[in-house]
Amino acid sequence: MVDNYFSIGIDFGTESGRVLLVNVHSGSIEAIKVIPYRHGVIEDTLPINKQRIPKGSVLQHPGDYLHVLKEGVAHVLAESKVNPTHIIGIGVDFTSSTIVPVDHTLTPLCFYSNYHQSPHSWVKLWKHHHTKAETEKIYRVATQRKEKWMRKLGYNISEEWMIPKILEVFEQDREIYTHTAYYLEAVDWIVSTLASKVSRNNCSLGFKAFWNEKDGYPEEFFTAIDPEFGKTILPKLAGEVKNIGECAGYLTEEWARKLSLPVNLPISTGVIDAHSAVLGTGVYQSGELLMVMGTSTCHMMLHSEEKEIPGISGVVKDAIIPGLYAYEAGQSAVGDLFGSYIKNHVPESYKQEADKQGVSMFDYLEKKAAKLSPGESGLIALDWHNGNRSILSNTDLSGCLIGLTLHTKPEAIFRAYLESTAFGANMIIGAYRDWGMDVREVVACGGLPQANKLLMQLYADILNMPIHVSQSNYAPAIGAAILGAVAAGRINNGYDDMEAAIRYMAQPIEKTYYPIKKHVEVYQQLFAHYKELHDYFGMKRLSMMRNLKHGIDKETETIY
Ligand SMILES: Nc1ncnc2c1ncn2[C@@H]1O[C@H](COP(=O)(O)OP(=O)(O)O)[C@@H](O)[C@H]1O
Ligand SMILES: O=C(CO)[C@H](O)[C@H](O)COP(=O)(O)O
Repeated sequence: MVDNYFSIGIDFGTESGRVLLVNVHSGSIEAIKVIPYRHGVIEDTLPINKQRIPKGSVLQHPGDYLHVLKEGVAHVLAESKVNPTHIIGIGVDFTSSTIVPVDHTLTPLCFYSNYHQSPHSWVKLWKHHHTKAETEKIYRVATQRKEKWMRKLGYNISEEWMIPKILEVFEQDREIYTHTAYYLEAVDWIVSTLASKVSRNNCSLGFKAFWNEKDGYPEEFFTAIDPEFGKTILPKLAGEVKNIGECAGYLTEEWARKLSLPVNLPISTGVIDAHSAVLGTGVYQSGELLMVMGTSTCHMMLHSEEKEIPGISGVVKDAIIPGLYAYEAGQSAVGDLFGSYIKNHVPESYKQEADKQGVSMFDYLEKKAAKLSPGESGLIALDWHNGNRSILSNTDLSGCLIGLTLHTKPEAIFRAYLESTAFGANMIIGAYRDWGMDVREVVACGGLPQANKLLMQLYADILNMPIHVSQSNYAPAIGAAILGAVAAGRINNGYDDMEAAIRYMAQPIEKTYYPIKKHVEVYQQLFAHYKELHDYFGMKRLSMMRNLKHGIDKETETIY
């Protein structure tokens, strides 16, 4: 029977990995296993010897990913009792740019006792920010040389991307750099390991590694950065590049045994997590935008035309749906901003009351904030508590709250922060529209849309558009399972094209929030104020913001 075939989707997030077994005909999730990484996010000391790592370094243990693979697959097989021969493919998505330095056998350098004392032998997680100097150097040289590839990356270089992370190792630990045979996106490392051949995906390379289909890597630019870097980097970036939707390889005998899965099972090309969520929520047409809302928000957009929009994270052809351009923009603190407010600023009396009612502080504040009407508190905030990713692309910026009085209550501040992230999203959608892109539909997924109804109503009112919320919290893993079914192809009871796989397997819309007319009118006025503050602090008063964030240097600069 056609509905008795399954695909495995594996989503590697920031703190945990999720393995899903998905029915390829109905999209139903047969079994799920979420496994927190045993070593978590490493920010203080190395796991092997408690050696301190530099501030801003954010590392992970690659063994944790293998643990997710083995335990997760074993669990979903046992729970679902599915016959493994009815599993037709595997798909994998990952945070990005999360990079693994490996030797020629694809073994991470940190697995060797002669390398593991160096922080540079470990995985650098996407939010590793110890690359400021290298990023500035890359930006300076690239703008001086008017590098064409920058146009596709919003004229922007992020500390989170792959090349700044590799340059950091080149400049700070030449031994590790020299002994690294390949720098792989973590998703490519998993896929390459399972298939025992080096394979890379066009999505991560296009968005995070200065690569494009037409020109490949910018070899001359790498030499302009440093002649030795130019001479040595390309072999470390080698490997067959495959497009999203293609089969990257087949499960080796060794891994088939370890995972109790069939030998030669098709493995799809890897994909970035936010991009995979586009597939999992069923977004596949030009003009549709997906907000992946959690710790941060990624704003994914598909379009039939290529536009070089300044300040977004990038545009890459065929990086999600073949034939369409995939766009990404982002806000660095969304759930993180709400969480940090609750952690650091909510008074004890509120905590006691929430405990008494047996509700979380999020739910307690949401209920109180929902009783306020738009504009009532007189507050307005800038949502830059972790810098601004789009469209100002500036990590020196910090948050701002205006309109406080002696009577301001915590729920009013909470609501102002919720509103500020919706205003930030409106700036990004405005930038897409200014460049002639018709944003027709907005879909939301991730942990936040399910967790906070007020937030979603505010987005509908502030964007002045219906917001469709996806049913599942697991959109990236579903997207990965879709890719697994496409890698298998129809011949193996999967799909030959992405559109068909999405039609059968994507998660349905659970709920739509519609704009409330009288709220829209108030928020249009408040957004005009937000934009004024955005331009003032984000553009005119940059040196003041930098001073505030990094401390005032009395010798050279004053605030005013
Ligand atoms: N009810 C809520 N209202 C607002 N923010 C919330 C709520 N519940 C969780 N958060 C925030 O959402 C984030 C978690 O989102 P989630 O999508 O689950 O995680 P991730 O982005 O790591 O996948 C945290 O930063 C947390 O502070
Ligand atoms: O840069 C990104 C995608 O390009 C994401 O922000 C990164 O992968 C982490 O996402 P999450 O908020 O799910 O932890």
